Amino acid sequence: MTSDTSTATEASTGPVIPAPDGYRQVELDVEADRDAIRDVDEWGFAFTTPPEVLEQLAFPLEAGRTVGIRTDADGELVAVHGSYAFEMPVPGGARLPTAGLTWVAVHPQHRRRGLARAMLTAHLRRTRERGEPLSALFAAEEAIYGRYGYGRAAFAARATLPRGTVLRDVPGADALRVNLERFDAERHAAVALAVHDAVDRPGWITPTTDALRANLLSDIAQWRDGAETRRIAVVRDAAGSPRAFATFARKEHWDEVGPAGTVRVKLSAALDGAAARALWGVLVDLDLMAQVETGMLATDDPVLTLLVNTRAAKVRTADNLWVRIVDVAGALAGRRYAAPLDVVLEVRDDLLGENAGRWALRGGPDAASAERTDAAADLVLDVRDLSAAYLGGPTLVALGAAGLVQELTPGALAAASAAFASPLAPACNWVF
Ligand SMILES: CC(=O)SCCNC(=O)CCNC(=O)[C@H](O)C(C)(C)COP(=O)(O)OP(=O)(O)OC[C@H]1O[C@@H](n2cnc3c(N)ncnc32)[C@H](O)[C@@H]1OP(=O)(O)O
Repeated sequence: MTSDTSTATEASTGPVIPAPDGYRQVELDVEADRDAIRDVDEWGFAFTTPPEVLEQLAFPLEAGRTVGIRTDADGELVAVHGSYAFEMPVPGGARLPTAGLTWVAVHPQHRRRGLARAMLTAHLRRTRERGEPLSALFAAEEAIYGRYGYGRAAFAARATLPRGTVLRDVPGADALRVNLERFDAERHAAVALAVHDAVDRPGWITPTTDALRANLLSDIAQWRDGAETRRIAVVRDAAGSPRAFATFARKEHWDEVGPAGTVRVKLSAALDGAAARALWGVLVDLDLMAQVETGMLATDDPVLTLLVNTRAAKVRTADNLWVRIVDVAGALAGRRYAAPLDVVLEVRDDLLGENAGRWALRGGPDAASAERTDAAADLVLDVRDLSAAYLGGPTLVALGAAGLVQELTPGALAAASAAFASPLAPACNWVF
């Protein structure tokens, strides 16, 4: 079957990577193959982008990090994936090179023939060869990525805050100024992204490229769903330094008894509790609005902690970042540990054999090392579960209680679990 737009031209160059019989996997040319890549993406995700919307979007996939699968028969592109070159904050504050897996799509005509598996195998291999110890993604469906060693490493909350939601007082909040302005990328993008980037939280990826930044802050008229144009609230201290922001749009609505609008927050970040209190205090008190949809928040975001009445806030949680340790030694030595740690992990990894086997992990708050060892294992686990625990979200004790970590040395599980903990819950508040 040929896709609607007949984009079967073979622009891509690059090496051939293993693929199932009848197909070949190749590096794509993000310029010449662009229309074909978009076409497969639209087939995979069941949407059509009108040309006038397309004009407003930057193409974010990166040269040298975009791969697809073509049929041998006619060279039609039928599967794609990309990988963003991110730096992901990990416990202890370092930022480690992380391949952000994205745009994974297989044309429905070619699904369930192993194309995604071929692409994931290539992606993990190429990530390792580039020296990136981690990969991360947002999963379209949760059942897809565990088989490739990705673990559910973070959860995020979304809340619907009724108008007038009462937040606890925070010293210093009243002294901060909150400006409400029309969002203007020229004026506000740098401010917003500087605040976003200054947040110190595991998993808190900030978009690296101009294209990703532009798309994240874009305000596409056709996607507003009846809401106003984008606004921004910026919280500044007495010296004028930005401490928090939220991009948002109000959607007016009147029910039979009066105003019932909704404030939709798209992206927000705050550098301290006073700034968060000042920001959300304004957002929950906008005239004619009945509620605020918060967008994605870390599960321990200050606004949730400041709620006097959590029941009224209708908090929902869902999986957030999925993380895959691609290089056990690099990833484990690259983060810090909340408590002294000296443990031998036996790791199972079917896709990246270099990770499999026993690793002596020693570390603490200031240093860490991970080296191969012949010593007996204290804990046995799959790379998927080590990856789930990596950012300090799901605990090793919880994974052990579920039967996913085997404890061979009594006490080792609790000790490792305490050391892997993060003071702040991991989260990323935008989808890539
Ligand atoms: C990071 C991101 O980009 S998330 C976006 C993922 N993309 C989408 O959801 C778009 C729509 N879906 C698709 O394009 C495809 O169905 C994909 C990419 C999810 C899977 O592609 P396929 O080529 O069909 O997968 P493939 O044949 O390699 O299957 C690999 C395994 O995953 C399983 N699998 C594939 N898709 C799913 C799914 N949606 N739910 C559960 N299991 C799945 C297969 O059953 C198979 O299992 P097995 O290894 O036990 O045999």
